[in-house]
Amino acid sequence: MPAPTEFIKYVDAHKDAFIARLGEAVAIPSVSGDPSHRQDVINMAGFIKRLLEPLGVKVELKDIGMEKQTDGSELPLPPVVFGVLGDNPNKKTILLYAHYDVQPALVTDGWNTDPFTLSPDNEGRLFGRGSTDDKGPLIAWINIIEAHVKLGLELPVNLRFCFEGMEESGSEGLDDLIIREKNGFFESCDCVCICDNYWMNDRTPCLTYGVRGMSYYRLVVSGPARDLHSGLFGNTVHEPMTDLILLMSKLVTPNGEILIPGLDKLVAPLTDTERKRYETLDFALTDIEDQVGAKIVLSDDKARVLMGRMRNPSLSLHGIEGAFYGPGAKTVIPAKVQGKFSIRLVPNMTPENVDPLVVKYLHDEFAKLKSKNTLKVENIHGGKPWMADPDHWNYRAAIKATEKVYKKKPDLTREGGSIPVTLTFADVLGLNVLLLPMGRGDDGAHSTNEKLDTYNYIEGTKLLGTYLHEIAVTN
Ligand SMILES: C[C@H](N)C(=O)N[C@@H](Cc1c[nH]cn1)C(=O)O
Ligand SMILES: [Zn+2]
Ligand SMILES: [Zn+2]
Repeated sequence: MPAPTEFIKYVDAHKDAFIARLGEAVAIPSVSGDPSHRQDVINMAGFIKRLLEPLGVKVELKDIGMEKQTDGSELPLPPVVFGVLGDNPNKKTILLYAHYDVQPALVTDGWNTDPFTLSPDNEGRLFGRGSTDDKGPLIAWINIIEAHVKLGLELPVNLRFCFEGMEESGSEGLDDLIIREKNGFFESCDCVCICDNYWMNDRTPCLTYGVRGMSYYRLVVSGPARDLHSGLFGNTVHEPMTDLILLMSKLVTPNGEILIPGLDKLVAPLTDTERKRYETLDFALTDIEDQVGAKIVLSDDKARVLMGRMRNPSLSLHGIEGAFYGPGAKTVIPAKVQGKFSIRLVPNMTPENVDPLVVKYLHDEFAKLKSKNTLKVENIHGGKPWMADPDHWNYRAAIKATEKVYKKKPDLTREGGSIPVTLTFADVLGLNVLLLPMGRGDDGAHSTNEKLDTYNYIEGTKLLGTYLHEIAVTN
């Protein structure tokens, strides 16, 4: 069943209003990883509720408890927005997931515009934190409902919305809620659609049937009771930063090879058929170069590069808390430093089988330093990898919708990023999960100058709406 022409026309006619609505969403700095923005994250949930209720969606803000901070204090977790639209037993029920929190962003990181003011340029790019990850897609679902309500068009499916506010910080509290509501809110759901990842390039739409998991670590080295003067105490005491830098340098080579023994043995073996799949995807090394803005790809072998993103683990060093990083030349020996790194997990890795290997390796390496400082290794948050069977009516409907809107067959991809809840939806609810992305590979999610192209926002809105119509008639 094609999406009614009136719907497509409505989306085109309301482009400016839809952009303005995305602008209102971007203006709420809902940074889940920054305690000082927690109220903004909570306000974002209220904003969504106020948009959904006038459209006839029954909304409940589900309290999921408190988050413990490193200093022992507690912060309220942002509520999960549950929404119900339609209860017709003759229609399929589609569960739509998106997240309303965003990564941190400061102008001083290198943004050309204020990250929390949606700023269009003359090429139709909409710059702003969360524009592509994941406020654009979330607002698109609301635009779709609005179009149907205003046009008096009946939706061909029942909908359940599950919008969370902690995805960028490990989705704390969400798994427990899903387990509790398995036979309640989620009972009638037939499949899941998540719009929270990206095409591989700027040309070819894709459907995604896998995400990597993640284990995020904090490596704490401490020694002196306070910060020290390097002139007085350099070459006199064991320096935490020196120990930490050495340990962090032992995790991964500049070629991306992970140095922790045993991790490679956990990775599911590669078959010839699988390797061939990477060779046929519409992807060129220049796509990566364009996305990162430099010619720094690890290999000339296209399949090797794609597998590095989609089916092999990666280890990235993110930062050092407690280190001197400001302008000037402060001659300090920091007393306590925390190195942050994460490992993207692939089948058959899990935080449970990876953690002991990481912890043992780091303690063994630390022992070799014969330092009198102390080391603590902590897993801050984690999630398992996930893969779905794309031979399912959920994917067939999305393929048909993509061909109708973009006049192109979508690529079938695996996502390098992580969306922890995918596996929970699949395992706990026993549902097929589809990732149907809106944005492009060069959107700069998590980066400075994150953007969503107006074209992707508008055509993506048509795609998601068309998918709802196709799914109603696809077996
Ligand atoms: C792919 C998704 N849009 C995303 O960005 N996920 C994050 C999830 C995360 C986990 N810890 C911190 N963030 C990601 O892949 O980094
Ligand atoms: Zn996201
Ligand atoms: Zn993200």
